Amino acid sequence: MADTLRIGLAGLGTVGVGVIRLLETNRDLLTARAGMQLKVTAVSAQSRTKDRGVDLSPFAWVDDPVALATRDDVDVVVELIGGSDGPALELAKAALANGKAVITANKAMIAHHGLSLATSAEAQDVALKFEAAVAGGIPVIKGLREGTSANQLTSIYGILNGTCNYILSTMEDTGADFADVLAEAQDKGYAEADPTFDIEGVDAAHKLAILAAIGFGAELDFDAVRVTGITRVGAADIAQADTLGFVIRLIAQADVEHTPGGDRLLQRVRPCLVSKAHPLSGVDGPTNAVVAEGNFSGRLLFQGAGAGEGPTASAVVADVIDIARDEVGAPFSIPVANLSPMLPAESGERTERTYLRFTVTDRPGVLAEITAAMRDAGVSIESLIQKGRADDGGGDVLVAMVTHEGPERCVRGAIDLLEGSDSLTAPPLVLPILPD
Ligand SMILES: NC(=O)C1=CN([C@@H]2O[C@H](COP(=O)(O)OP(=O)(O)OC[C@H]3O[C@@H](n4cnc5c(N)ncnc54)[C@H](O)[C@@H]3O)[C@@H](O)[C@H]2O)C=CC1
Ligand SMILES: N[C@@H](CC=O)C(=O)O
Ligand code: NA
Repeated sequence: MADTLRIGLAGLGTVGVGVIRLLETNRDLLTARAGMQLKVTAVSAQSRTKDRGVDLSPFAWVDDPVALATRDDVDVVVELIGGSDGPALELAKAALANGKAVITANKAMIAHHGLSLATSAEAQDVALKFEAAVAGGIPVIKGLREGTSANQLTSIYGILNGTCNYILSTMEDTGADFADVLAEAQDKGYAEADPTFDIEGVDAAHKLAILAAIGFGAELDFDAVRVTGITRVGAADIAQADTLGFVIRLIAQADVEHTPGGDRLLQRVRPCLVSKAHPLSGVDGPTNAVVAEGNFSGRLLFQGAGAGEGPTASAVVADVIDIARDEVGAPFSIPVANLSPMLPAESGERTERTYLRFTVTDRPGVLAEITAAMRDAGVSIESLIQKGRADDGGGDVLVAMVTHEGPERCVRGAIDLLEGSDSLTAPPLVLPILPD
């Protein structure tokens, strides 16, 4: 057996630099645990001269990251560039085709191309590992692949985007503006290169699709994830939710419906009201948390840092150790050929409680119009708050309500009935309430 595992590292940003620091800081314990030295031999990034606070002189520099795939001094390629396509994908494909193991933190690439990359890895009998791609430092992929492998999972849900969680919980704690808190999250290295992926829920959707494939043995289907981001959640909603005993969190949820026509997969990402009594309500800052419900294990909660240099590097290097130990395994837990194709599930008949916020013109009859739409659509109102003038002083008022549990299609029906009403000065905000 070789005494060194040689790493070609592509991308020297937040995560890449974290990997170099971790390999240096924990060198002796890593050698003991991996059974060999873990050594970066070659690196690639956009700027060769940028000061990153780490010494790059021991490593060969490669301008084109794809060249790492064919170097004789590289056994494992670690891809930390990002982006679903482009150089990251080219590198991963070329490395697998050359029989080199690939480790990546790139959920966008895995969500879009995970099945074809895994097929190639399986054909070459090399590892494709992506623990850092989902929930950063939390070993949730390992947890689902190995820890819950004896169970039929009934549901997987949780908080999968550190940037959104940082924004929502900081707005809640400090009353700060959305844009200011997003800028802080970017400064701290949590956000994606394009932060709209975070705040529009796309990043959480990438991660959910990966977890659903592993947890349910389903063919990965990112396009079927229904996604709503957090950009329409305002300070007033956070305050209303607080008054009602809730916090607001971006929740990613997946489950499988067993129907006579075959299994169907429901995957969605939505801001939800979470009761202050629910374990996910206390998940603050860039922390992520994933709940998996197994038919024998019961409810499992995985929680920890979902983004940032150290935690993400920790997951990347754990994958490197697995490869050094020759723990290859199928990337999605079972071979790609055995994953089940599942059609997307419909949700209209599913029941939930819902928070609705209307921004309306301050004039008589408006409340009656809204409650009539609720009645006509069969939605039962549990509580209703009308709160003074809107923050912008524009003469609008906010009407917030919580419904009793009822079919989702009824709430959608009520919103449809109000479509085009000149009493509403903005589209209503509809947030489900996460069951306890
Ligand atoms: N930052 C975080 O907390 C987390 C990031 N990730 C994922 O890790 C990956 C890397 O993220 P970050 O380190 O935050 O990104 P970053 O933007 O800080 O770093 C990206 C690196 O890739 C390099 N790069 C870009 N284009 C290149 C090209 N054509 N050739 C060579 N190098 C190129 C850049 O020069 C930079 O060094 C992404 O896939 C991201 O989604 C995953 C979990 C957490
Ligand atoms: N942008 C992501 C980084 C980790 O995946 C996040 O905010 O969670
Ligand atoms: Na992880």
